[in-house]
Amino acid sequence: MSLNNDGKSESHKNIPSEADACLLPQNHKKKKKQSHKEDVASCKLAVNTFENKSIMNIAKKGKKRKLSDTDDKNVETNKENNYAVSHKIPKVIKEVSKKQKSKKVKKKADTLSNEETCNEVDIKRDRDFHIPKIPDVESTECNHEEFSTSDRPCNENVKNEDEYTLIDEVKQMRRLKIDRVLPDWLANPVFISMNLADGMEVSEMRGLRPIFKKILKKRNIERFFPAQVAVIPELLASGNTLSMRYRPRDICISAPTGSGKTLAYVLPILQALSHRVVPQIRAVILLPTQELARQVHDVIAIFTKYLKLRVSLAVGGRSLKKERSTLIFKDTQGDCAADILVATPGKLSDHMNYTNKLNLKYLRYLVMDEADLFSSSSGGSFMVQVEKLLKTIPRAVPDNRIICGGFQPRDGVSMPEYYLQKILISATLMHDPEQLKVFDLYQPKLFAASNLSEVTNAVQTIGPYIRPEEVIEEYIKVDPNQKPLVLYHLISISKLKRVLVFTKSKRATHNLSVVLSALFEDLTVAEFSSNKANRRKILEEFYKKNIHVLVSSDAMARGIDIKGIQQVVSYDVPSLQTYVHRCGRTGRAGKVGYSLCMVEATDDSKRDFKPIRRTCKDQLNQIHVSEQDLLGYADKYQAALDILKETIQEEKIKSRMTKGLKGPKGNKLKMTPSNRYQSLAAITPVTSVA
Ligand SMILES: Nc1ncnc2c1ncn2[C@@H]1O[C@H](COP(=O)(O)OP(=O)(O)OP(=O)(O)O)[C@@H](O)[C@H]1O
Repeated sequence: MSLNNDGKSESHKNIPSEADACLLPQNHKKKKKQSHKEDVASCKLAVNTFENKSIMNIAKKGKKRKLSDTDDKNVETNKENNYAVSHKIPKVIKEVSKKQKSKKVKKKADTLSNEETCNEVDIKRDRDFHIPKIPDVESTECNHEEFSTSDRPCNENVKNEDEYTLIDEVKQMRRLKIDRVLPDWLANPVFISMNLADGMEVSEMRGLRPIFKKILKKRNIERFFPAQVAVIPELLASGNTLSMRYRPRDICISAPTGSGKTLAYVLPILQALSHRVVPQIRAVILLPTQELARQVHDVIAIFTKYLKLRVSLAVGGRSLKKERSTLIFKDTQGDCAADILVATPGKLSDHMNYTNKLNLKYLRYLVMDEADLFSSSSGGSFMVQVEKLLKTIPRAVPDNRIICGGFQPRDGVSMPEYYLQKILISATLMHDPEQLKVFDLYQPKLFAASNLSEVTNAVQTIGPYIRPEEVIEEYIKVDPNQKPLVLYHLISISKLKRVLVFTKSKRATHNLSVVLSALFEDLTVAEFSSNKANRRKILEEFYKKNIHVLVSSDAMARGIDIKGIQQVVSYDVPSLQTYVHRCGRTGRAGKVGYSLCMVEATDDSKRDFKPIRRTCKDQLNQIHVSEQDLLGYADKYQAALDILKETIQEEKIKSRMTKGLKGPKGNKLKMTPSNRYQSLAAITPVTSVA
């Protein structure tokens, strides 16, 4: 479309004004007789020539007067504005076309006077038409609510349809690909090497107190891993007393499983807090599960033994009262007894609500390990809660007595009021700014692991989740009916004695552990039970190598650090994110490990496996087990399945007994000696845990 000098469309020159159309019944009648093609064309024009309210009002009032010069100008301007809008509204064009064809409207147009038609159609349009919202409309001057189809152009001279072919243009616009644009901090992370050998001698780490180096040496840690080499100096610098006058930047760490992320944040936090005089909770470390929180608590406790710091644990399964006693001194007026609180989100929430004297005024570090879980639906709402709460807590002005020693703020040196630093960590840290919004990060800095030789594009690098190179990944396609047997066969022939098997549910975990217990004669099989009290015991036995095959739901998929797990089995295909964490339970800290994913020959399983295959294709190999390999186990397998059947029946009886002694048909059972015996038998655990 060509534009004249005034920037106005030339093709509009011949279009009569809306008011003209309304005032000239002859024109309107002629137009009704036009062919369908012309009708559609004029409908397009109608959208282009939508008028403003002032014009409609003229029509409504029926004042048969010629438009003044000013009105002409208004019409022209509106034509332009509406033209710009019509580029973006194919739906409106279609609806208008439909309506124009509608007999109802035509009838009304016939019977009513021209003046009435304008009013009637206008009202009807207002009622019937839903004008879609258009986010990217360029013309802001145009009010969509003013759209009406009553302003159909009546000029027969307008025949050049090509100039108004708008729908195709809109379609083309939709097909345009939108390039992902990340905020600068996400697009340009500090890259960390994937190769754990690229680290640095512990003794060479500048700024780290000798006491930490000594403890590390005692624990046989001679070299720092690359993630630690990158993150420790950054956190040491922001924890430095001289940095206190600036609010520190928030830190995000995205590095593979088993790459030493825990020590990367624990060491600098402990060092920054180690000069304190008065205890106050200055670091809260959040973890998604009890076991993980205990594990991090134990790591911190190794160091606090040698420092004057105190660390408390707040997780499910412990009474609030007991935990309170570790947070607040009893015999004082609510003086804080801890410097660091390691907690699960639920328990922290409980303490925030019910432990009156819990004081987070001095909170300096908020660490969220496995941070991607905190941004998901439930975790996300928890973060919103935490953010709200943190904002309501009156912040204490940094006090060198409490925070650290050595630095005396001089007169005139302004201190930041809000000096909380957030640290987000995960092997599968999200890189979606929308998801990260919930954390309300302040000038964040991202540390992301990648294969440095292949870094070409930051978006590509931090997009797919990175897995340790030491994990050898395999998958196998299996018949669902033979899955336990295939697993038994593979573990038997490999002679592995430290295997962690993941299933998708508690029920599947239980059933599989029953079958594998029946199949293995020389290995001990156990399940990471849904009974939380039992879990600790089972984990300890697995640590001590008294359990050889541990079957678990995804409760153990994240963060759990058990040395020497030889193989991880994904008995059910998980999501890509969970797969990365499951694999990460083996091949930790540079050790070699195996991961096996069992893919059922069903559509669901194959579909779930697609993203894993796509992302891990260069590391993933297929293995096969032939039918003949399994023939020898037929009787054994049948016996194991029978045991499972019996076990399930026994458990049903047991649950009925405990629920109200009901028989198989729902009738109440009398507590006869045989019933009592059955219920007792059902209570006896089926799996043997050494
Ligand atoms: N510099 C080091 N040298 C040797 N071993 C180390 C070093 N740093 C950490 N480790 C050990 O590596 C193991 C894994 O560390 P850590 O649990 O911190 O990994 P992670 O990156 O947090 O893994 P995940 O993502 O699974 O939670 C631990 O047993 C830890 O003691």
